[in-house]
Amino acid sequence: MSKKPVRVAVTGAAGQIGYALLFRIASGEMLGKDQPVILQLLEIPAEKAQNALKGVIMELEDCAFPLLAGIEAHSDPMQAFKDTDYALLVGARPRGPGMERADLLAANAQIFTAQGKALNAVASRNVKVLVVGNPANTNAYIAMKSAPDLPRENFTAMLRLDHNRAASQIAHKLGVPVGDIEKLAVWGNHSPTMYADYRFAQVNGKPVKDAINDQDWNANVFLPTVGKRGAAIIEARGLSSAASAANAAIDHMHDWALGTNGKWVTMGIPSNGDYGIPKDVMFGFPVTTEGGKYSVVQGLEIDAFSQGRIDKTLAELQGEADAVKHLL
Ligand SMILES: NC(=O)c1ccc[n+]([C@@H]2O[C@H](COP(=O)([O-])OP(=O)(O)OC[C@H]3O[C@@H](n4cnc5c(N)ncnc54)[C@H](O)[C@@H]3O)[C@@H](O)[C@H]2O)c1
Ligand SMILES: O=C(O)C[C@H](O)C(=O)O
Repeated sequence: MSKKPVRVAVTGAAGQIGYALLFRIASGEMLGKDQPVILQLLEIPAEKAQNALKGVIMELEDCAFPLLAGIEAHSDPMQAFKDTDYALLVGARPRGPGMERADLLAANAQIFTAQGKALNAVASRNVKVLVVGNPANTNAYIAMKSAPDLPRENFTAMLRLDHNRAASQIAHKLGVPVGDIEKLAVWGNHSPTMYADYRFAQVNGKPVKDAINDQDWNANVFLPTVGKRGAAIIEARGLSSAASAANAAIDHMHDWALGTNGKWVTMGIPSNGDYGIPKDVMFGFPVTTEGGKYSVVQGLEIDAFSQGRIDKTLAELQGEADAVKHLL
């Protein structure tokens, strides 16, 4: 018997990430090739955005995806999030050249108070929320704090793009396929302070650290390359990453919903106090997932270099949380 459709809300649906994301959700790449979906798409009420959304919907229809059980277009989050099982909060202003993601806080924060409240009021009580819109960790924190009736662990931020970028850089350095890299972690904020950590990583069962054996490359090439990759893409494209961001969102939701089989992935999640990160800070942690739940990988040793990096990214997140205190 075929499965009951699940409801997937996507905000910013007519934007560039939306365009790279929706077709893959509708084809089953996110929730499985046997899982029908109803798309609940949200855009701002402006005529131009709503017209663009109509065009995207026409294209979705023209793909004749067998798993696409319905499409709705909305301009009000209270309708877009009604009974939704999954919510991908993408809609927000992207940064341009010369900006940091934190510069978007003032422009984007209020979107996430309003959307957190709407999720709180009308979404499924089991909704899984992924915040992509930048600054992603703090926006996810705002949405979580604005939704006191939903479990806090249902709110997550996207660090998966950083995780995938780090894996790719290591694979390149070692001249191996990226799929051979395992047990990578990215700690902290989706910003240049993030700490991509390959101390525990393995390549075909052997330690990556030994294979690279170059702390200078780690500190002066790898970490800046991964941390500033978003800016490098903006510089090259004139626009921020879209297809790779959509891909990371698919990976994040896929793994959260369907499990990682013991594989480590990175998710931005509200801290439970693990590794000394204060409760509720929306922090990138290495996790495994099973049965729709994630668990932080425990017992990793944090050396002095790593502690310094973790402290720095934590301080940045605490500063961002301070800057939005008045909204919560
Ligand atoms: N976390 C990550 O790894 C990551 C990666 C890439 C991009 N991003 C961020 O994702 C966001 C979207 O990027 P994009 O390139 O798709 O931008 P875009 O400008 O192409 O699209 C954003 C869309 O969101 C819509 N929108 C704005 N406010 C909205 C609201 N309140 N409700 C619903 N829709 C709304 C806009 O009308 C627009 O169509 C940006 O903030 C960007 O910085 C995050
Ligand atoms: O860098 C940006 O502003 C977009 C996104 O967060 C990215 O990392 O590519």
